[in-house]
Amino acid sequence: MSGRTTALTPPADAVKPERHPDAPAPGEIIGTHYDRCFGCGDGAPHGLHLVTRAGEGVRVTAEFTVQEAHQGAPGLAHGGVLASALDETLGTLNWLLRVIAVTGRLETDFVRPVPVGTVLHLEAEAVAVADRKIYSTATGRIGGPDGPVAVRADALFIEVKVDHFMDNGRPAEIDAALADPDQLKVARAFEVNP
Ligand SMILES: CCCCC/C=C\C/C=C\C/C=C\C/C=C/CCCC(=O)SCCNC(=O)CCNC(=O)[C@H](O)C(C)(C)COP(=O)(O)OP(=O)(O)OC[C@H]1O[C@@H](n2cnc3c(N)ncnc32)[C@H](O)[C@@H]1OP(=O)(O)O
Repeated sequence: MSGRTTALTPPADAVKPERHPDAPAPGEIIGTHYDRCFGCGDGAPHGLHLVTRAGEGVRVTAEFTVQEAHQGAPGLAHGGVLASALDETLGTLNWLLRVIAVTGRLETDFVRPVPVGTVLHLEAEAVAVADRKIYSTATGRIGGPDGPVAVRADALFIEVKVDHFMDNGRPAEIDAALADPDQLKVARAFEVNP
């Protein structure tokens, strides 16, 4: 059973999200937006190292292999780690819209336990946009991309200006991110609705 809160039901005036013309082509890997991101960064030793690909429309797929550092119960993935994997996958959708947004609400159903060593096959789609609010949904399957659903989530992302990060982040990390020689990554981290 899944009892979604009304906050995750798009309002009547919501519209279908539109893929940005410059969004990565379907099948293309969407690289990390920040090296030290727990979800996708190469520089986060215990992170998820999620690899995400653009899909058709406003959809992405991602894979994440559960490591020993991700346990909650012995040999099983921690629920918060699985929620992080869903959050990261959902967050990447906003790059296809070319909108900077943060998670406002994330509702997660844990349907099956996920053992260490499992590859979680994630799929996410942005389903509606209303002003600054982006409604999206995701599933995580085990045993293959068509395997049984182990986790699923609905989310509400809120569009923000780049100032959100400038005003709230620690200066040391912001300066280091801005100095990244990979200018595409810097653009992804700090660009506002090009
Ligand atoms: C160092 C460099 C790195 C920087 C990276 C920068 C960018 C990244 C670029 C690309 C990203 C690519 C991939 C991303 C992958 C990552 C995924 C992870 C994403 C996260 O993990 S991100 C961290 C967790 N996240 C937060 O850290 C948010 C904390 N929070 C706030 O900062 C504020 O809370 C905020 C901004 C959310 C809203 O504040 P606000 O003042 O701007 O707006 P306001 O409150 O007016 O809300 C406007 C309308 O949204 C509704 N609304 C708001 N919140 C709601 C809620 N919770 N539930 C239901 N409805 C909600 C209101 O009801 C109103 O609705 P209405 O318009 O209908 O009245």
